[in-house]
Amino acid sequence: MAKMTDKAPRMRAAKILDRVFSDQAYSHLALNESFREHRLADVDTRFVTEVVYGTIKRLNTIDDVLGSVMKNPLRKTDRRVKTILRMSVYQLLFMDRVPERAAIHEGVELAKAWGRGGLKGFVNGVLRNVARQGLPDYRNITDPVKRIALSASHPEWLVSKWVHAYGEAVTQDMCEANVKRAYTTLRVNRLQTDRSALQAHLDAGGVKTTPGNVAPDSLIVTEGQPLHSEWFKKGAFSFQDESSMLVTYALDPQPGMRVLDACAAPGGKATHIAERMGDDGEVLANDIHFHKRTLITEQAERLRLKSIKAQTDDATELAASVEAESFDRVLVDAPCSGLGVLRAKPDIKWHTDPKEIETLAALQLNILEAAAECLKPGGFLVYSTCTVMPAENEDVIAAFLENNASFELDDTLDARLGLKTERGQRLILPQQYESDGFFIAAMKKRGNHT
Ligand SMILES: C[S@@+](CC[C@H](N)C(=O)[O-])C[C@H]1O[C@@H](n2cnc3c(N)ncnc32)[C@H](O)[C@@H]1O
Repeated sequence: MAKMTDKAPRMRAAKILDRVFSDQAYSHLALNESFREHRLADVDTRFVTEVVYGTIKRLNTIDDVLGSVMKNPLRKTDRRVKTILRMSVYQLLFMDRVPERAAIHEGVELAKAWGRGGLKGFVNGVLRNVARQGLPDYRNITDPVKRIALSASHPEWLVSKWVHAYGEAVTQDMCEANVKRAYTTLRVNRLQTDRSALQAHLDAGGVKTTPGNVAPDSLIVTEGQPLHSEWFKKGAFSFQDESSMLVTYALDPQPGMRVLDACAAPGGKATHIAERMGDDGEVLANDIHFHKRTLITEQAERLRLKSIKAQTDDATELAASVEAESFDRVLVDAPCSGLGVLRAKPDIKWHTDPKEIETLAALQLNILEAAAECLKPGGFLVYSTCTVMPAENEDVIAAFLENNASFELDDTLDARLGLKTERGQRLILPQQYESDGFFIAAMKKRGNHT
């Protein structure tokens, strides 16, 4: 058999995982970078993607299994060997299409090709033991936090917070949903086409889709890759998760309005807002990072939207650049811990420090208070995050309402979302519609629109 090269799919997966585990690289960025460097055949791209995401998603379970067959602790194992073992265990226990013999053999070959030939016997032995033992039955663990953390692979601190907030059954379902595959979802640009025309066009190019579960104008990709479609280049659709799309419906922008998007980059919601307004009015797309401004303007240009104006400012100090009470709608899609998007970005669950949540919550409240000043009386203020964490969601809204008597929760949100809400607030869990975990709150500023 030929020697494994640097470009071989398993070597690629190993190097990406090594960066994620040891340098805290983001998996989706490391994958994109690797594919940009050397393009792979579609089948190999799918394999590398599944091994990388799957190994990260199932890390707790994989490490537990390895711990049970190894004499020395996994943390003392050579860095490369540890990565090889983890990704091989993923293939052995979770990938039906990889035969047991292939997973073990390729793990050993990888050790030889990646400068760890001296440990090939060790790798072979550990993997054979894992294959013999199989996946443990975790159902007998009585502590629910430990049971969920091991069976559905999440850190204990996070499971513990979720069990406390939502109970055991909801947490179990949420963690199981988070280790499933994330589907790509498209948002139709209604200024250029409609959902059935886009679906037919993509279908003709071999990309299969089905209508989304909860957001109008959404399509879920079930087969193929629409990124290189001519219709994407000309702006007929964008990539966006369904939960994220719902935020614009909550905001309810109308043609001719002035809308402030306080934390706008890369522009997913700002462009949706402009589309819903028929590109008539003004969307001020603000973000703190100057380098992200081009992300917004590039999307606006691709979608042929003229009503979006990008601005760079710290949203906690908007009063310096924006006139008070001058916008009909204000959106705060706040920076957050991202714990609702673990299907697509699973490394977040291992890299998040629980202490960061408090810092984020303080920033979120500061941004919300400053952005609220820009809203006209009678206008809607929408706050959203892609996290499932009460401290960053319901608690921020409660603190805001306590300090700002001129705002009230908007209980007409149900009708705009087409979903049941808790008096103007809706938490979407990843197990409900196969979309991201998201929080959306809509508030109204008392007074009449002038
Ligand atoms: C959740 S993302 C926004 C996503 C965007 N709304 C979309 O739909 O594409 C949060 C954004 O907030 C920005 N941000 C963080 N701190 C900020 C601040 N103090 N002021 C303004 N923007 C901030 C980040 O750069 C990031 O782009």
